[in-house]
Amino acid sequence: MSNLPKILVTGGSGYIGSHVIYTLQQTRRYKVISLDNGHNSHSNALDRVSALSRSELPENASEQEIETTVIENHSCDLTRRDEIRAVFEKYGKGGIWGVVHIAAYKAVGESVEIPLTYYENNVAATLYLLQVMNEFDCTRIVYSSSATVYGIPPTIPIPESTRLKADSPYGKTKVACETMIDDLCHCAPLSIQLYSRRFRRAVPQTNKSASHSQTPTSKHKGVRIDEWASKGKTTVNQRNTTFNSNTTPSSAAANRLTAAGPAAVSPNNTSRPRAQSRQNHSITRSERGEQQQLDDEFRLQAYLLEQRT
Ligand SMILES: O=c1ccn([C@@H]2O[C@H](COP(=O)(O)OP(=O)(O)O[C@H]3O[C@H](CO)[C@@H](O)[C@H](O)[C@H]3O)[C@@H](O)[C@H]2O)c(=O)[nH]1
Repeated sequence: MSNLPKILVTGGSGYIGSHVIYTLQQTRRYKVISLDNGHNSHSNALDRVSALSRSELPENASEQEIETTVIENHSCDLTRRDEIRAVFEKYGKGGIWGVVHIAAYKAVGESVEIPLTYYENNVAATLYLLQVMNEFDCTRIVYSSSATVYGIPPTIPIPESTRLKADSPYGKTKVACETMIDDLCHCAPLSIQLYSRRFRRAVPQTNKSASHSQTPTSKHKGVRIDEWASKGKTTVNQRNTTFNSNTTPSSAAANRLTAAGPAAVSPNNTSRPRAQSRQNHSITRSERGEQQQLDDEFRLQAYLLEQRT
């Protein structure tokens, strides 16, 4: 096994996850482990990300640099603590350097219909993940939250100081997870390192879906992504970043994604959420410029995490 620090990305085959992995690979300093149950994605997205990263290596790339382009992919149900534990056991205590937790159910409308499923999948799963991280001395986490934690915000762009007032079960699961992780930071102020990001997606009006019912209208040219970071009780970094509408995750997604395959879950099954059309989150060379700003964000996060080690 390589000596590279290992970063586990949950929801690695999904839209944000595949971009995070690509960005991590561009640093050529990490070994990426993806954990995804395929609910809303195809694992071949990871193959494409790997291939792209490999194609960008210099001719004289070292073995270690080549190794950074290889993704270890695990299929895992995050609502099963034993399944999460099995993945961590493979790498041993301290074997996973940090976690980027992205996997979640994310359809606002659907969360109103089956709230308990959302609480189980988003909140219980996050609890189990944190418990297993604790068992294996893994203390770094980047949490993918959502701007739905603000409900209907009084102003846009949304200042980070805006009160949290989620009005959907989905948004409330994100508030619950942020709260849980924040409490953990307070109880172990010197050891837990956290970044939480509240993503807000922009999609064209014609492309609205239940999961994006909180997206800004087209008159909002900029999309604010508020981020806060804390080490224990201390907020160590606070920034606001405005992405213009050409560089938002969803506008890049609109170009990138091709619907592939049937929904993973039968619509008749009301206890499990419907997969949004399962998508191929492949990244192509021509799209790299579009996501540069997003990449820089994640690079900065990885850098900040390292500085605080
Ligand atoms: O229990 C689950 C649920 C989902 N997934 C996977 O997680 C990924 C989620 O990706 P996608 O559905 O493309 O969603 P993103 O747009 O990447 O959504 C992310 O971005 C949201 C903010 O917009 C966050 O709130 C969510 O946590 C996060 O899933 C997919 O690959 C799913 O297969 C799992 O592995 N396990």
